Amino acid sequence: MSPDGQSASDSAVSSASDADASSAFDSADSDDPLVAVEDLAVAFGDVPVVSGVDLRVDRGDLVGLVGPNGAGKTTVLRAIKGTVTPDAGSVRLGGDLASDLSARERGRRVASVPQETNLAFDFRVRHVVEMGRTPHLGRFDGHGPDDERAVREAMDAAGVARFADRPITEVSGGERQRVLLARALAQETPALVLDEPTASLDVNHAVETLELVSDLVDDGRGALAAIHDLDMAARYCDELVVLANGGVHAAGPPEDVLTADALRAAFDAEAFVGRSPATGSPAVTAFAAVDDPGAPRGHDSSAARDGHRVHVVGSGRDAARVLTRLAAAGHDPSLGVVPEGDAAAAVADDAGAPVVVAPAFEPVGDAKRDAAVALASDAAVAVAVGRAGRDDRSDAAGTTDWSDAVAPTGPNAAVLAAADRVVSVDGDASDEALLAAVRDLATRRAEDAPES
Ligand SMILES: Nc1ncnc2c1ncn2[C@@H]1O[C@H](COP(=O)(O)OP(=O)(O)OP(=O)(O)O)[C@@H](O)[C@H]1O
Repeated sequence: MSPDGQSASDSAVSSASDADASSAFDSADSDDPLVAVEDLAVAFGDVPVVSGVDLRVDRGDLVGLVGPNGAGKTTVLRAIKGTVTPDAGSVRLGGDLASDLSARERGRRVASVPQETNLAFDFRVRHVVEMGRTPHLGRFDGHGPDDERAVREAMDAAGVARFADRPITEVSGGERQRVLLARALAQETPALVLDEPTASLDVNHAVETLELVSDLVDDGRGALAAIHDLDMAARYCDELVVLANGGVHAAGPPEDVLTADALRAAFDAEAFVGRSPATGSPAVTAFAAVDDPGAPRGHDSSAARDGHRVHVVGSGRDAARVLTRLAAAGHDPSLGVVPEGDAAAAVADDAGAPVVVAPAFEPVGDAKRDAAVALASDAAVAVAVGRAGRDDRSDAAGTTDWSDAVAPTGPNAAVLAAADRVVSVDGDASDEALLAAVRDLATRRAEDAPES
C-alpha cells in the first residue's frame, strides 16, 4: 500500500465534492457504529505495521488507543481518516465503507485532531478553526450564521477565543494543539479521532481537554483517542484498545486491560497497577527494569515470569513500596500482620495479594498470627522491612507497638520465625538489591529442596 499524501492528511477535509451533498450523515437513528474497523492491515512498502485490527466506536463511547512507540496508533487513526489506504480489512463510518465516501462526506462523519500539523502559513487562529466548516459548505458558499456559531462555540470550548486573531505560527505548541481541537469541534461530526490530544498540554489543559471530549461523548458523540498517559486513559476512557506487536494485544474496560501482565507483554515494562485514591481508576506505576537473568521479559513473556511466593513483613510506606516492587517484578506477594488502615495493606488489596490485618490498638490475636504464619511458611522467601536494631515490642498495657513491625520481639516475630528464608531490608534498599536477594534466596531454596 502507499501512504497517500502527507499534505492532505492534516487538513480537516482536503476537497469538497457536491456529489454526495445530499447524503448528510444522520446516524442518530442508526445502530451502526460511528467507526468500525475490521481486520485492518497496513504496511509501508513491504514493512507490515499492523494487521488484524478490529475496533469500534459507538455513540457515547470514548475509546482509548494505547501502546508503545511505533505500535501503529497513528497509522490506525490515519486509516480511519482516509489518509492511509489499508492493505486489507475495512473501515466503516456510520455503516458505510469509508472508501466509498467522498472526502467531504468523510469530513461530515469524522473529525480529527492530528498529533502534528504542517500548518506552515501564518493563518489566523480563527481561520484555522473555520477550516473545520469546509465539509458543510457548498462549492460556492461563504460562511453563514450556522458556521459562525459553530466556530465561536468550538473556540470557546477549546479555550482559544482569547488568541483567535493571532497567527497560528505564533502560538505555543499546547495552544496550537487546542486550535486543532477547536477545528475538529467546529466540524460538528458525530465521531472524533484524536492523536495524542494532550501531548503538549499542561496538566490543567490536559484534564480540561479530556473532560471536554468526555462531555461531548456523554452528549452522544463517539471518540477514539491515542493516549500515552495510561492513568489519563484509564480515568477517561470507557474502553481501551492496546496495540502492540503488530496488532490488538488486548481490548476492554481499563480495569480489565491494564494489568501488570498486559503491561509487561505490550510495553515490556515492569509496572504495578493500583487504584487512584482520588478517582478509583487504575493507576500505573512503572519501574525501570532491573537486569535480572532469572526474569525473562519480552514480547512473548506475558505468562512466563519466574515469580516466587514472597511474604512481606513490615508496615507503612516502606513495606508498601517493597510489595509494589515485588508485584511489578512478577512475584506473588502476601503481607502481614499489619495494622488496620496501613498503607501497605491498601497496596496489597490493589495487587490482589493476601493480607492479614489486625486491629491497630489491640494485641494481635492467635487467629491473625496463625494466618500470617501460614502465609509466611508457604512463601519461598519472607522480606522483613524495617529499621535494623530496633527492639520495639508489645507494651505493658497489652496493645501492639507497630513502630517496627519486624523487631525480634515485635508483633511479627512468630511470622518471621515461620519463614524458611528471610531477606531483611530497610526503606532505603535499592530495587536491584531487593530483587537480587529475593531471587537468590528463592533459587537456593529450590536447589536445597529434596527431590520428590
Ligand atoms: N509514512 C510512513 N512510511 C514508512 N513507515 C512509517 C510511516 N509512518 C509510520 N511508519 C512506521 O510505522 C510504524 C508505526 O508508526 P505509528 O506512527 O503509527 O506508531 P505510533 O504507535 O503512533 O507511535 P508513537 O507512539 O511513537 O506516536 C513505525 O515503525 C513507523 O516508523
